[in-house]
Amino acid sequence: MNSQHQLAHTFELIKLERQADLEYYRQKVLLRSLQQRTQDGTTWYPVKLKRDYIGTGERLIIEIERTNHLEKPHAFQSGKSVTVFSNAAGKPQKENVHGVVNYVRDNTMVITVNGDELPEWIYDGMLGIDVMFDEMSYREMEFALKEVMKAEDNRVAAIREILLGTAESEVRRDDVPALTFSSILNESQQRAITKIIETADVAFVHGPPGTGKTTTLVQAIAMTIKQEKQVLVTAPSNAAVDLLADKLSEQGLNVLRIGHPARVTEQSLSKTLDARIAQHQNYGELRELRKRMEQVRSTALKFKRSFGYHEREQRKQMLQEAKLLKNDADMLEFYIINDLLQNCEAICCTLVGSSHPTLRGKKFKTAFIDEAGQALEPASWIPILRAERVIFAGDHLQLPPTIKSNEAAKSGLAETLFEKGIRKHPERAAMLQVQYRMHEDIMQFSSEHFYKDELIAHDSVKRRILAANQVPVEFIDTAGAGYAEEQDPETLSRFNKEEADLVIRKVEKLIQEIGIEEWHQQGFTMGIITPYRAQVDYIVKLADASAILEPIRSLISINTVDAFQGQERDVIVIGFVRSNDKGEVGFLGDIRRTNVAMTRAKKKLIMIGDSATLGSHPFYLALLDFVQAKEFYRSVFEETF
Ligand SMILES: Nc1ncnc2c1ncn2[C@@H]1O[C@H](COP(=O)(O)OP(=O)(O)OP(=O)(O)O)[C@@H](O)[C@H]1O
Repeated sequence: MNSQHQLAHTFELIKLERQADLEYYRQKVLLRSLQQRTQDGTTWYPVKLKRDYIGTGERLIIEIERTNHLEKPHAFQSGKSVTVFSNAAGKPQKENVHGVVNYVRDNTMVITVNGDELPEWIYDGMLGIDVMFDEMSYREMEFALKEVMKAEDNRVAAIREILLGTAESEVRRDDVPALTFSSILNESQQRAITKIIETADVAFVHGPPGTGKTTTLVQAIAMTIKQEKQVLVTAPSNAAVDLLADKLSEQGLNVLRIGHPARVTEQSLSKTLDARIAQHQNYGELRELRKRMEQVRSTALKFKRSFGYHEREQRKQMLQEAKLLKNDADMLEFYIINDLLQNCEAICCTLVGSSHPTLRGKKFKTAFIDEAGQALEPASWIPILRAERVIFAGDHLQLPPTIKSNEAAKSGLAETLFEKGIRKHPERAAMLQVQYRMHEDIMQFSSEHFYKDELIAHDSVKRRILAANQVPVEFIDTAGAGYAEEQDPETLSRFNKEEADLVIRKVEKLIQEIGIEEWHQQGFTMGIITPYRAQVDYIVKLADASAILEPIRSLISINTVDAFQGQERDVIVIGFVRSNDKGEVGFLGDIRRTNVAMTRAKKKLIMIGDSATLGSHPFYLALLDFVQAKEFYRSVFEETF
């Protein structure tokens, strides 16, 4: 398939994904009655308006309160798009107020409203709030794909042909200066930066777990800014963008965070466009203009119910004056934004955020895409449209992007542009090799299986163990013990009660071996990871009921692997759950998830599973061979509690 066919195919897949996402939304929200939605937590009803005020960047904020104190979980969280409606009789639906959730605490929700006016009905009560479908991301992704397809004789077309077509990557730019590196960078990190600086079009930084991908990227961005003055820095999630924005600021760089203030962390808020406008030297003037405009307009609106000729004329004039004042304010704001855009060094936003109207027409020499192994291809094209060169960083051997449509995932949407590019141009990729997290025995299997055995454990971690009486890796085999997986009939999620019991007993034993005092003092952290939601819930119940775990319960997190991506713990315990006589491993077959789970551990990794079931899959068979060869293997019958 040539590049055009591939893009047309991807276009169809993203349409499928949008449909699946919308269908999910329809089932969960649109097709349900108000009562059902309230029960399910996709609607808060009834709510009342507590107050409305102007927040950061002159945005209108409303604070609402839920009046029936439901303690059930709900779908509202910071960053979600929502709509406020009135259920009062005769209220036209079209007038709903849209906004984005800033935060939710107990029964209170704070929302930044789109637009600068509230309708009168909002003060009349009978209000409710619905979660909304995120149409904007799909629109931007589809738009970007079309632009990439249309591109001819320009940088976008060149990059398209390199990433999807048959074009070669130009090896080296001719204007590269001699590089001097920060002394903290190791050799493979320096090689990656050299590749980034040298490339004329694309480069890939492959960062396996704990290898300092962020550290490397931040240095590379700082060095690129020295040459190019300004760069675009993106990632698929707000959390990843905030992390990078913070690290770049720590390097003393002038960072501008483009994004809805409701969606960025408290720490990044001061770098947002809204906040930076408020810090600008001309902001006082802008504020004054807006205040006057507001005064004139609200006086004009007071005439609303008078119908005399004079009042009508006066009102018209005042509204005209308000309009002129608004024009002045908009012009001044435009000037301030341009000033900020021109003078900052790193513009940081999500992939979809790089389509923000303030960046319209703006071009960059280089765009960086971090966490590119989790970025949907159509979203990755959005920042590429603005750049001459693109640098991807990520690890395609950890978690892939989340996709709702199975069909789209299977037909290719699960493959990222990063993965496609790195396969086509391995010579443009640099893998970071030294990891600063895991004991070498914890690292070894992952390294052999996923990273061509090229990972090296840094001296500071390679022999680090929890305590003298502890080995770094254990595999406890439950085969033959009669454990059986079960399935929740409603959610279809799986669980295995006997295995959950064993996980808790093993954890209790470990804590007793170390000693609770010692554990506390060292503040050892632990993660219990299991692939199924139902098993997570069951283990949480057992852990909460354990008297032994009680004093250090706050140091133990229990969750599915997705919640641990990018994180690390001193101890990781994995319960594989699957135990059946058909040898079915289900979605444990996505071995990248297991790679992520295993590589979160710093000093100790305990795996618990049924070799009779797991062994039917080649990856787990290799894992069993490995633990046996290294004498990390033990049958559950040998365990004493
Ligand atoms: N050259 C280096 N020398 C010493 N320590 C380093 C070096 N590079 C990175 N580190 C350390 O390794 C740890 C991981 O670094 P960083 O957060 O940059 O990794 P990462 O690859 O982004 O992590 P992740 O696994 O979450 O992708 C940090 O504690 C960092 O200080």
